[in-house]
This record gives sequence, structure tokens and C-alpha cells, in this order.
Amino acid sequence: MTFKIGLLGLGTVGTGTAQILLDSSGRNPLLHEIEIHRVGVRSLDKPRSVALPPEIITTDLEAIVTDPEIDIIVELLGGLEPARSLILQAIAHGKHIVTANKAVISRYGAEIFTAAEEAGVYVLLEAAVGGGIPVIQALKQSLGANRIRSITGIVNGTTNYILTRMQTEGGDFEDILADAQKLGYAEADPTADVDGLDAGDKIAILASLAFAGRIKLEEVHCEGIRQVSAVDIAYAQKLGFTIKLLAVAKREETLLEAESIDSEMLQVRVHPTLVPQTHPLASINGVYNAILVEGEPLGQVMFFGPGAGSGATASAVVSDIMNIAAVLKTAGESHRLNPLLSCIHQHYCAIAPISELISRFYVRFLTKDLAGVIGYLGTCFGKHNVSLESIVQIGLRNNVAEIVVVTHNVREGNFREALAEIRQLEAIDSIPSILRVL
Ligand SMILES: NC(=O)C1=CN([C@@H]2O[C@H](COP(=O)(O)OP(=O)(O)OC[C@H]3O[C@@H](n4cnc5c(N)ncnc54)[C@H](OP(=O)(O)O)[C@@H]3O)[C@@H](O)[C@H]2O)C=CC1
Ligand SMILES: N[C@@H](CC=O)C(=O)O
Ligand code: NA
Repeated sequence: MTFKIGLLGLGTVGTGTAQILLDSSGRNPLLHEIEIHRVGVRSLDKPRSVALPPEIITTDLEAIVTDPEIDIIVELLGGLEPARSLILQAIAHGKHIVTANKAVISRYGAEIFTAAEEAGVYVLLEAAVGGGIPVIQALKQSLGANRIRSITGIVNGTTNYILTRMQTEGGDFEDILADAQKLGYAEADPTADVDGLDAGDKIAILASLAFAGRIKLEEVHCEGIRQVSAVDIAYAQKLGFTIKLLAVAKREETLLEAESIDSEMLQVRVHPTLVPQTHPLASINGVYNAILVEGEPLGQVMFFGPGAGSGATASAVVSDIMNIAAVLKTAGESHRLNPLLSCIHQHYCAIAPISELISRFYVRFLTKDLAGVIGYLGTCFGKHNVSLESIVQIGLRNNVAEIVVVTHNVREGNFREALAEIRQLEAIDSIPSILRVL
């Protein structure tokens, strides 16, 4: 039996995927039954680092998704369009889909999975979150017996690479980002990485799987790493923390205590966070990702591995292709979908607003060097029920004092109200950074 693949995209991930499919020796024997039938690209003239017969490469992507000989469409184009339309067209033509496109799935998952369910085809997306780390399959299958409480992850390789290099060598943000682009980690438009949107797409997908419901992406609170400066990295280090871009999806604790899990609210958010240096996520460096899942009765389990890059991501893409091929081989004439591979959620999860989050905060103020500033800050925070763990004047430069405050666990809404009042104080020059503390 041979399964024919239509590969859309021959960039970083497409090339890695083709390289594995063309070199099956020493890998699972099922790979011998998978053949690249056609490949779609934008430019026929581009030099390629994989040897494919030129006659199978085309710029006519519609011809691929409607080709009756093709069984599985592997979408590795990136971006929203034409990726979304091609996926839907392929589904309408009875093709199974493998995609690495978290942007499309997190926005159009409802439309795509509904169409796939109706057509009786699979849409698999292991590469879309955590690159090569097998976390999607784990949430669908191996962890399926658990009631998931929380997912806390470093799910963007580009920003973790940037933060790690800023911490270890203090390099310039733009230069390090350019290196991440050269290494093939960043999205075509790297603002999706830097502004936390890529991680937002990914945590929305993980939350949907973990909590068995759809997630409205616009309800996911996303902050990126632009505000993280070398100064904050150094202060955080002195305080015993490492700064990481964390993606979090969690059941609201009060509801868990009440065990009313049917009417629960979720927190789903992405933001730079001060992580205690002793926490397992603090030591995840470079392009590596890690996803810490907490479930009942399992407890904690952490997935770790390369979150981006050609070969690592292609490893996940090819495993999805193999999963579909294996199911097709054994399903015979039955068109019933395996429920452990398909996605059939219908309802939307309720997401709590960020103002309800209970967290510790780190905030750095630049103030005029006036007597009593620390007292004003303490009074203002106290008025809004924000209790402080520490308040320290770090230094004085050009008559501007630098003060770092770390709060206890407080309600974010109260903290923001206190900050709004503090901003009005004559003594405040600016508030360059506000970060949450794990
Ligand atoms: N890079 C990574 O580490 C990871 C990427 N992903 C995801 O994988 C997907 C692919 O990423 P990546 O390989 O990095 O992207 P690239 O930009 O390297 O490759 C994109 C490929 O798609 C082709 N393409 C794009 N748009 C069109 C179009 N309109 N018509 C025809 N061909 C088109 C390009 O053609 P041409 O070559 O002719 O320009 C290119 O071959 C994205 O969804 C990304 O988010 C997921 C995990 C990790
Ligand atoms: N741009 C993404 C690629 C993988 O999803 C990242 O940096 O993690
Ligand atoms: Na993955």
C-alpha cells in the first residue's frame, strides 16, 4: 500500500520533512509506504537543499489539494491565507491534513475541524506546538485519563533563544533576533514571536485539548518580550529569578476547590515572567521548549525538547503522516474516525479576564530623587490592597532613582488600579517594566 503526499511548502519545515521521507533507512518501515507525490512552492527558481524531481514541484497549489491521487495534504506554508482555504479545499476533496500552522488552527480550528468531521478525515498538528516535542499526541492519548489542572510552558523557541542569549552574553536584541531568523526558528513575520502571539496561538491549542473545549483567541491575554531589558534580567538574577516567556492555561483555583468543574473558568495567558531559578522551567535555554502539565491523578509531567528548527519540527510532521497512514492501513473500508486522533469539541471554554488573575508582580520605577518616594509608593499600593514583599532603591543615575518593588500574591485588577494612581504622582518619572512572578 502506498500513501501519496501533497506537500505544500518547501521552506525550513517542508525541506526537513522531505529529507526524512526521502531517507527512510533505519526509521519505521511504514515510511517505505509513504511517497511525496507533488510539492507546492511560491518560486520555482529558488535553490533547494533537497533533491526532488523537478516535475513534481509546482506553483499551482490548488491542483495539489484537488489531485485525486493524493491521500494526505501536508500544509507547511505558514500564514493565514492561502493556507486556510487550501486546507478547507483539501478536506472537501476527502484529503487528510497534517499541518504545523498554529496561526490557522488557533483562529479557524472550529471551521476546519467541523469540516473534517463531516468529511471523515483527520487533521493532525503535532508540529504546531513545541516543534518536535510530542505534546499534542500526549494530551490526546497518553494523558487522556487525567483531569488536567494546568499547563505552564515555554512554547516559543525564538523568544527563549533571545532571552537566553540576552542573559548569558548581554547581546543586542535585534542582532540576536536576526540570528534566530537565520537559524529558521522565527516566523516569516517575527513580530508574532516577539509579541507573544505565536505562544498565544500555541497555548490556545493546548488549552483546547487539555480542557476539551474551543478557545476564543481574542480572550487569550498576550504580552511579548519587547519590554524585557538587560537591566531587568540582571535585577531578576540578583533576586534569584530567570525571565522566561511563559504560556499558561489553568483551571481557576477557587472553582477547583469547590469541585464545580462543569462551570469553571480558565486562565489562558502569555507573558514574560520571573521564574524562580530552582523551578524546572528556569533551566530551559536556547531554542528548547518545555511544557509542564499538571493533572489528576498523575501529578506533574514535563515535556522537553527542541521547539523549532527544520529537523525537529519535521520529526513531528512525519509522525503525524505515519499516524494517518497507520490508521488508514488498518481501518479498511470504515470511514469512522478514531476518537483519540480527531477533535470534536463543540462548546467554548469560559476564560477569566486578566484583571481576576492572582499573581505576584515585579515592577521597576524610575523616580525623581525626592524624600518620601518609597513611602508614597507603599501607601498607594496599600490603599488598593496590594501588599508588598520588598521595595528596594537600586541606584541613582542623573538624579533619577531606580526602585524595584516585588508584591505578594495580589489581584491583578487591584495592582493595575494602584499603578494608575502611582503614575499620577509628581515624583514618578516612568515605569519601564511590569512583570509577573511565578
Ligand atoms: N520554522 C520552524 O521552526 C517551525 C515552523 N512551524 C510552522 O511551520 C510552517 C512553515 O514554516 P517554515 O518552514 O519555517 O516557513 P518558510 O517560510 O521557511 O517556508 C514556507 C514555504 O511555503 C511556501 N509558500 C509560502 N506561501 C506560499 C504561497 N502563497 N504559495 C506557494 N508557496 C508558498 C514557500 O515557498 P518558496 O520556498 O518558494 O518561498 C516556502 O517553501 C509555519 O506554519 C510555521 O509556523 C512550526 C514549528 C516550527
Ligand atoms: N517561530 C516559532 C517556530 C515554532 O513554532 C518558535 O520560535 O517557536
Ligand atoms: Na509538538
